[in-house]
Amino acid sequence: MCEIVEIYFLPKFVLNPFIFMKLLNANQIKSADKFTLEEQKISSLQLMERAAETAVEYLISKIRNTQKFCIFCGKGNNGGDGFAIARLLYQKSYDVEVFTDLSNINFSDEAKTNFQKVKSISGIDLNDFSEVENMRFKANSIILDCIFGIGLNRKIEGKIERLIQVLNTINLKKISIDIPSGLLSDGFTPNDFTVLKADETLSFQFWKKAFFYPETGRFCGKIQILNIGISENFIASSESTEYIIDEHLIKNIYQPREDFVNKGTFGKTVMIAGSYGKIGAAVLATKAALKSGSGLTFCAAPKCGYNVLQNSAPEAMFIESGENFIEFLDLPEDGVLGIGPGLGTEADTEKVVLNLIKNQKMPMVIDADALNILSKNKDFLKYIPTNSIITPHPKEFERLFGASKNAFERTELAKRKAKELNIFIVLKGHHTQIISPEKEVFYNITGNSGMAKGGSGDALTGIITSFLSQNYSPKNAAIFGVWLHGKAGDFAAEKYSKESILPSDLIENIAEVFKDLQP
Ligand SMILES: NC(=O)C1=CN([C@@H]2O[C@H](COP(=O)(O)OP(=O)(O)OC[C@H]3O[C@@H](n4cnc5c(N)ncnc54)[C@H](O)[C@@H]3O)[C@@H](O)[C@H]2O)[C@H](O)CC1
Ligand SMILES: [K+]
Repeated sequence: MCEIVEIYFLPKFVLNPFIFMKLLNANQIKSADKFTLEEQKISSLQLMERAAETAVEYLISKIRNTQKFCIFCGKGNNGGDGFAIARLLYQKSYDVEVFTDLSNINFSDEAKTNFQKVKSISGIDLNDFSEVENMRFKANSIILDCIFGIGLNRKIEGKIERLIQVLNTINLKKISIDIPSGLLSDGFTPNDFTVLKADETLSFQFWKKAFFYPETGRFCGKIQILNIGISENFIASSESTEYIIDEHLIKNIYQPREDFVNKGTFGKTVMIAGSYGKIGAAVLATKAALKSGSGLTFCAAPKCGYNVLQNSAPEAMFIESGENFIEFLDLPEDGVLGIGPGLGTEADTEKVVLNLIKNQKMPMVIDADALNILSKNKDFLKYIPTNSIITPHPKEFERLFGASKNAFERTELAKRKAKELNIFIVLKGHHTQIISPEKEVFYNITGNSGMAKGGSGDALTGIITSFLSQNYSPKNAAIFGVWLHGKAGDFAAEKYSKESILPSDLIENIAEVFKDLQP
């Protein structure tokens, strides 16, 4: 599964902090390139050189003990990047070997120019793609995949398909330039497509939609975005309803805690959670709410959870709501509600949940068993208060709204449902998406596979409810909550490893994220 670490900036290309990361499609990216050429009065060859220089600078700064770069170049501009990268690496004294389709040299103009330059350097070996079958690669060689970029528009077949199949069997580090060859950048790549399986992807300037979905993201490895100075004016004026949640966006959302405030200023968070055997879920949600700044925090839970909750979260107030599961609710006025973690689906709990959802007017957060109860009572979906936030994982989403053929279609369905029900859908996954009633999609890039453990979602519900009670708008509460949850998980994984982190470690590390956010 892909993992996104950081954006790499050459000092000369520092992105304007007020431009949020928009997700552009391949056509828009091509228009952005063209616009940049005119605005900056440079040729497309110069832009390609800039892209290649940025990639080389990154490679040299990060990669150690590499004996050789084996660079595979296609006929389009992705191949052109590859030829330019080969030349620049060679000039920096790296051992470089280039492979291309020598039997069919109909390169794009920029690729042709860079191919000629490589050809004129006697120190660079130039081979046909077919030679890869008999090659014995030196250990510590790196394969650079510059076969196809965002110009791919159909399945790769014949000689190049064979090449990619062979490369996929070679046990060397593979780095794809811009996007793994064979992957469509803007949507689902059919299962019969042959795609290069990269360990790392160095992508120019823009995230590509394919990076965020499980079926396609699994080919990308670790993703690095290389800023190559594409026109900010173009990006700012481009139409897109999809965004990447980056630190710029978060810094715009985050409201630092002001002086002269009291506990009432930060709202009342009420977690409705827990049943016999699942009191831990209530504890995690409540602690996460406390740790993310809630002024007054309540937990409505059955009596069997009283001791555990009071011991583990003494700052929160207990509201007894049944014996072993929730049977009734007597909630404080003006509380912002988060309902679902560990509730179970007992008949009495079901009645309480449905009745609450039907009568609640203020936006609330609905998760886990509360969603399962809704999926058994779909007529109640229409009663979810406007602007509420639901946080399903893919299975819960499917139970609520039906199956989709793939994750891309699931997002389209979620957009329709968010609009129809006038709610925010937090679709949980490796890259959690927040989908607004206006059909916007915000992709999260924090978090790691160590968080795929029971209890992680309970913490998220607590965080988002806490932000909602602190007067963040529902959209900002969902975006900030999802981002902070992932970031806290990243801090925790750094300390304890992905294997060992627990949702409670994540909650402990919320503090590190807030420390980091201070202006
Ligand atoms: N993003 C940037 O700012 C920059 C990107 N650069 C690089 O340019 C490529 C995109 O280049 P393009 O020539 O448009 O596309 P490709 O290299 O992917 O090649 C397309 C080429 O191949 C044909 N084709 C498409 N699919 C197939 C197929 N399955 N089999 C055979 N042939 C196929 C298609 O018709 C075209 O002829 C981008 O990814 C970056 O790497 C710039 O260098 C700098 C700025
Ligand atoms: K590529």
